[in-house]
Amino acid sequence: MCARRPALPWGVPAFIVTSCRLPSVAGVTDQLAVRIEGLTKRYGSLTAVDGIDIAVAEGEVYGVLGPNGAGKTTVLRMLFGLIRPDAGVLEVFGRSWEQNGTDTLAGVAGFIESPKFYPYLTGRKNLQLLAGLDGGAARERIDEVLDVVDLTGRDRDKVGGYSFGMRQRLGVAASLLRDPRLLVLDEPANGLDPAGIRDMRALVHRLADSGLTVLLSSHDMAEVEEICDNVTIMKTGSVVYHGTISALRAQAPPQAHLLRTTDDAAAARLAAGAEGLSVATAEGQLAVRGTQDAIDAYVRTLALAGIAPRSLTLGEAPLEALFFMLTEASPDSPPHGTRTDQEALS
Ligand SMILES: Nc1ncnc2c1ncn2[C@@H]1O[C@H](COP(=O)(O)OP(=O)(O)OP(=O)(O)O)[C@@H](O)[C@H]1O
Repeated sequence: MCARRPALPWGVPAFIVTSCRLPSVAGVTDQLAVRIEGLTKRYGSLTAVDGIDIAVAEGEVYGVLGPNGAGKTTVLRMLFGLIRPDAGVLEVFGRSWEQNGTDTLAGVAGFIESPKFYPYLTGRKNLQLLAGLDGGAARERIDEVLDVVDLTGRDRDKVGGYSFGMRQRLGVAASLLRDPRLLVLDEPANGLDPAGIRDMRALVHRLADSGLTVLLSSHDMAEVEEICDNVTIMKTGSVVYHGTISALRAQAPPQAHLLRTTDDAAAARLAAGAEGLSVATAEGQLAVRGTQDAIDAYVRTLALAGIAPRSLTLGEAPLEALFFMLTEASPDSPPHGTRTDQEALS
């Protein structure tokens, strides 16, 4: 029987959750890896998670995206059984905490926030300790998981000398010891430098290619765009978008060029009526959107009118701009929990 390991003082086992392969049962593979419906968690008067739905299919990489405080970690904590929902359905491979207790997490591994290891032991020794706690075949998988996370050459170095990114990857290795079907990662690239981010994204790609289902949280649209198939975007506990990345991309506004001139007010007036062009004032500069031909023509018009461009730079990537539109607080926003995908995107 699979059981969640008791929390130990040094941290890791509180985060890494047991996994043992369920015997294959006809129909199991048709099930969702994760089914969440109407999931709600309140802390006093604060609704941290407000009746959200998420469906993660087996084999996909699913992102839960949102700014700080959106409720992402709270969702993952409920999945791991670290906190109880106030309402809603939460099933993992068709099992629930109410019906199945700790067996709910059979086949699931991952960590919340950052994994912790004995810094004065090598990466390999830390994995050996964890494998020893697990028993079974975990010990035989150490070389394989070190290879998957690209730590083979550093496995005999002390973890205290590892970069933050290497410790994150060792956390993934520790999760993989249990040969999971679902890997759950809470902001795995958070705090990593650009090389660490690149390595972590490449690792998630490799894991997905091997058929593992991955559910990860992130506050980085670019990360989710690069590695996820589907995404749920959360804002203050509610879902403001869920669907495929490609559908989201189709809704994104065209990328803006940010323009400063010697006379922005006159430049904005000159744009009025120009075909294929929209110009809006944004944070002390002009956000110019349109086809390349329209923008070229506009810049020529400015010059003929005696207005000199002082700078012309590319604005946020389209999906990033859409993410901010969906998740940034606005005084006119309806109370959270009342905004639908369509309303949010229209
Ligand atoms: N134990 C708790 N007691 C009270 N409020 C909490 C508790 N845990 C979380 N919250 C609140 O619930 C909301 C959602 O928090 P959560 O940590 O899930 O957000 P998040 O999207 O993971 O953000 P971050 O990226 O900053 O971790 C926040 O307003 C947070 O302050």
